[in-house]
Amino acid sequence: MAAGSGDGPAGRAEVRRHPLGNLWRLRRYLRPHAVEFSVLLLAGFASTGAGIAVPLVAQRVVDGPVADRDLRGLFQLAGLALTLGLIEALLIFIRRWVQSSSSVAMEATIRDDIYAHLQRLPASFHDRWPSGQLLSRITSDLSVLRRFLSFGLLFLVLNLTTYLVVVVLLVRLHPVLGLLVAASAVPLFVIARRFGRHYHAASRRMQDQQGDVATQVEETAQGLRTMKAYGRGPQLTARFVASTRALHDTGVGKGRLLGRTAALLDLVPNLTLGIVLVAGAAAVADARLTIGQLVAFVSLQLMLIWPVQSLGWIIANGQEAATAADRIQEVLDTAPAIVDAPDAVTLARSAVRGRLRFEAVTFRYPGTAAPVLRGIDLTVEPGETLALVGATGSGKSTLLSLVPRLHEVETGRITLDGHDLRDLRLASLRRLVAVAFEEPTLFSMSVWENLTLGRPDAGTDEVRAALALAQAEFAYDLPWGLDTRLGEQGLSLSGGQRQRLALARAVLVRPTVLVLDDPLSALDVHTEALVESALKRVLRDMTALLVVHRPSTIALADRVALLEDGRITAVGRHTDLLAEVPAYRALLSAEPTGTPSSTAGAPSSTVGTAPDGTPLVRS
Ligand SMILES: Nc1ncnc2c1ncn2[C@@H]1O[C@H](COP(=O)(O)OP(=O)(O)OP(=O)(O)O)[C@@H](O)[C@H]1O
Repeated sequence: MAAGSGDGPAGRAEVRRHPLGNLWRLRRYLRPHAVEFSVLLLAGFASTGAGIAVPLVAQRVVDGPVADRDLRGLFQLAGLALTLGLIEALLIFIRRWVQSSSSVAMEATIRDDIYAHLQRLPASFHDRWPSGQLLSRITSDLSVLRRFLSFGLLFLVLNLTTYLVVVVLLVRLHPVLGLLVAASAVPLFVIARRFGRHYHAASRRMQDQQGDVATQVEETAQGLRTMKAYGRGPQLTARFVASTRALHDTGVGKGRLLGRTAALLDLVPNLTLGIVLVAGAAAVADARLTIGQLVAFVSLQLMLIWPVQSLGWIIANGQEAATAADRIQEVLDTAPAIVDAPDAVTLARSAVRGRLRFEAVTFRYPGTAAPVLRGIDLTVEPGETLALVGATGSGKSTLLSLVPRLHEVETGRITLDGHDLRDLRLASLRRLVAVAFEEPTLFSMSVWENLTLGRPDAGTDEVRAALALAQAEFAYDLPWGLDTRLGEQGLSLSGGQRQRLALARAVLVRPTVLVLDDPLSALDVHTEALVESALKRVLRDMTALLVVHRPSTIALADRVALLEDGRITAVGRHTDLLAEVPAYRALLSAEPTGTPSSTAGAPSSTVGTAPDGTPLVRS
C-alpha cells in the first residue's frame, strides 16, 4: 500500500537533505545527557586502553621473564595483566550501566515530544497521514535510534580510536608490517562506503513498509466487523500477505547485503593477518623482530578483528538510525498550521455573550482544487439555535469544524462577539466552544474521565445532570458504574450509547457556543424525543449550531440555514423555508428540486413529521 499522498508520508523524499543531516539535528536530545555520555566515553576509552595494554604486557612476559626464566618477574607481570583485565571488566560494567539509563531516557523524551507535536498538528495533517505510519515512527524508529545512540555511536567512536591507537603501536613495533595493516583500511573504507549507500535506501524502504503493515493491522482491527460482515477476510489477508511479502523481501535483501559485506570485511583483516604471520616469522628468523614483539604484534592485530567485523553492523545501525531520524523529523518538521497568534487574547466566559458570525468565509481542504465552502455569511445570535440543513457532502460538517478551529478559514473570518477567532487563544476558544461529532470518539479510559474531558473539575451532580439530559443514565448500570473503563474508541458501547455520552460530555462543558454534528442520529425516535425536550431547555442559555440530517431534530432550532454546494442559499424559520424555498422543501420531502411539495401521502422513507405536520424523510 502506498503510504499516503500529497503532503503526507509519500512526500517524504523532498524533505531529505544530507543523509546524516536529520540524525545530527537530534543532538539536542543528547545535550541533557552530556555528563553521562562523557562518563561512558571515558569508561569506554579506559577499558579499551586496558585491553590494548594486555598484549604489550604479554610482549614483556615473553621477552623478559619467559626468556630469562625469571619466575618472580613472571608472577609480577601476570598480576599486572590480571589487574588490567579486572579494570577492563569493571569499566565495561560502568559503561553499560550508564548507557542503558541515558539512552532509554533520551528515547522517552523524543517520544513525548513527538506525541505532544502530534497533538498540536491540525486535523488536516491527520487526514493525510496513515496512523500506522505515525505508530511505527513513535515505536520502531525510536527503538532504532536508541540502539544507535547507546551502542552504534559509542562503538563507532571506540572502534575508530582502537583502530588508530593499535595501528600506531603496530607501526612502532614494525614499521613495514604496521603500514601494511594501516593500508588495509583503504579497501575497508571502499567496502563500507558502498555498503552504506545501498543500505540507506533499503532501510528507508523497510521502515516505510513496516509503517504500511502497521496501518493495515490497525485498519483491520478497527474495521473487523465490516470486514467480517462483508466476508472480505480472504481479500484483506491477501493484501496483507502481499505487504508482508514485500517487507520480507526487503528484509532478506538487507540481510544478504549485510552478509556479503560482512564476509568482505572479514576477509581483509584475515588476509592481512596471514601476510603478517608469514612476514613476521621471517623477521623473527632474521632477528629483526623478537618473539615477544611478534606475539604483541599479532595479539594487537587480533584486537582489530572485532572493530572491523563490527563495522558492517555499525554502518547498518547508523543508516537505520539516519532513516529513523529522517522519518521522525518529517513529523517534527511539520509546522502546526493552527496556533495562537502572538497577541492572542483569552476571553472570560462571563464576558462572552455568544454572537457567532461567519463573514464571507471560504474554505478548501489542503491539496484539493475546489473550495468546499464559498462566501458563507451567517450570524447566530446569542442564545439562538441555528440548524444547518443540506444534502450530503454539501459542507455542513466542514462548516462546523471551523468554529473550534479544527480547520482554518481560507478567506473571510469567523467572529465571536466581534473577535476574530484567530485573535483568541486556542485554549480559550475551545473552552468557550464545545463540540459533539456524529461519530463520537470515546477514549480507552473510564466513563467518568471521558465525560469530564472538557471539565476535569465537574462535580458529581453536574455529571448526573448532563447524563440525565443526554438520556445516558445507562452509564450508572455499567459493571463499575462511571468507573467502568471503556474499550478502545468506546467500542464496548452501542452507537447510540456513545452518542449520548458524547452529548453529555459536550453539555457538561457549559459552553458559550455548542456545536453539534447530528448528535442524535443513532437514537431511536422515543429516546431522541426525550433528549430533544431536555436539550431544548439547555440550549436557551447558549448559542448553538447544529447539523441536522434527521429532520425531526429541526424542532430544536430557532432558525434554519440551507447549505447547497458550499453556499448558504436560504436562512429563515423552518415553516417559512418550507413554504418559500423549493430546494429546502425538496430536501426534506425527497422531491426533486423545483417540484412543489406533495402532501398527498408521505414518501416511503418517512421518519416523522416536522412541527407543522409536514412528512419528513432522511436527507
Ligand atoms: N479531510 C478532507 N479532505 C478533503 N476533502 C474532504 C475532507 N473531508 C470532507 N471533504 C469533502 O468536503 C465535502 C464536504 O464534506 P462534509 O463532510 O463537510 O459534508 P457534509 O455536508 O457534512 O456531509 P454529510 O451530510 O454526508 O456528513 C465533501 O465533498 C467531502 O468529500
